[in-house]
Amino acid sequence: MNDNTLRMQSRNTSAQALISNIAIEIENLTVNYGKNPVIKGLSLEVPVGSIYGFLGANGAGKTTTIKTLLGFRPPNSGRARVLGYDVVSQQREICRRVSYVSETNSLYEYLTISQLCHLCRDMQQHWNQEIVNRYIHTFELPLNKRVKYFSKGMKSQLALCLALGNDPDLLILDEPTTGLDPVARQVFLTTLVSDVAAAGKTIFFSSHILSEVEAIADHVAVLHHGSIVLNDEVDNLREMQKVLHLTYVEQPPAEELERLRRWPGVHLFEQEGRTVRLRIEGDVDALTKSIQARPYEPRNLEVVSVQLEDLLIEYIKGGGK
Ligand SMILES: Nc1ncnc2c1ncn2[C@@H]1O[C@H](COP(=O)(O)OP(=O)(O)OP(=O)(O)O)[C@@H](O)[C@H]1O
Repeated sequence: MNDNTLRMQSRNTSAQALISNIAIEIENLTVNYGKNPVIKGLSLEVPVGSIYGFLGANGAGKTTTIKTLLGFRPPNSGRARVLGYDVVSQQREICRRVSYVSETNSLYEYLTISQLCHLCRDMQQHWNQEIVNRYIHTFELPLNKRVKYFSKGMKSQLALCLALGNDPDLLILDEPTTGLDPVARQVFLTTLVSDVAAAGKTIFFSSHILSEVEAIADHVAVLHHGSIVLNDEVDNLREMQKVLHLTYVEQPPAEELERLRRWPGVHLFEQEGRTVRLRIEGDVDALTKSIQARPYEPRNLEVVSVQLEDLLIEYIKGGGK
């Protein structure tokens, strides 16, 4: 098979990804380190054009998943496709169309930015120096200083500039803003939203900084011990999860409390004396009507939206149970 045939095939495969509207497709993926399963039956679909936040506690398996998506770590079972390319058999194609920025960016430290750009231009088929120049200017990075003299934050900024120079269809970022000061972080995030996402590209990023996830992500998935425990559009999460605050005249009997605890969709039940707090997903109206029709009708019933950050913390620390 010659290079032209391969290019034709790869364009077709990538086009398939765009037609199916799925940038990343993971199906029942399992990845072990030795005998230790780290990713356990993970399934996930990342729509083309989304900004997808990938969350989880330390050691949950985020980096391992990302390494598998980039073809660096083979799955033990299941399969994954990135832009329509299989991560095992089509890693070369994935590397052409996907840019990756990690917390520990391995840049050629003894080179300057100008020298690095020369090197990238020679290596990358889709290199766009104009884009890189624009971002280097935005981040005010010095062109002629060796990278080894850059601060950690400057290296992250440079890694993003170089990643964007490849004009990728998909940007995969593994804790990209670690080490950035608040101003630099804001510039970084604004760049992602206003330039990269606005151009219809997909961004898949892991992060521990929930405020930044809330600020830019339109989808979010939470990984807990190698399995997905939450996966939804951010707007749905904001809409679907509510908290009911109930205040009774006197403490309801145990069977009434048990009934509330067991109501379908109740994720969290807290009771202290005459007050009950329920976090519920789904049909809040049905529950409130049912509560109001009970002989132990509360004196006060209040429905409030869950703070997204609180919800995410709950899933990150305990799988949402
Ligand atoms: N090379 C390796 N050999 C053996 N075990 C590993 C290796 N790399 C990671 N692990 C283990 O796999 C699990 C998942 O690690 P991973 O780095 O994917 O987690 P993570 O979610 O990215 O964590 P963090 O948020 O701390 O970066 C951890 O238990 C880790 O100890």
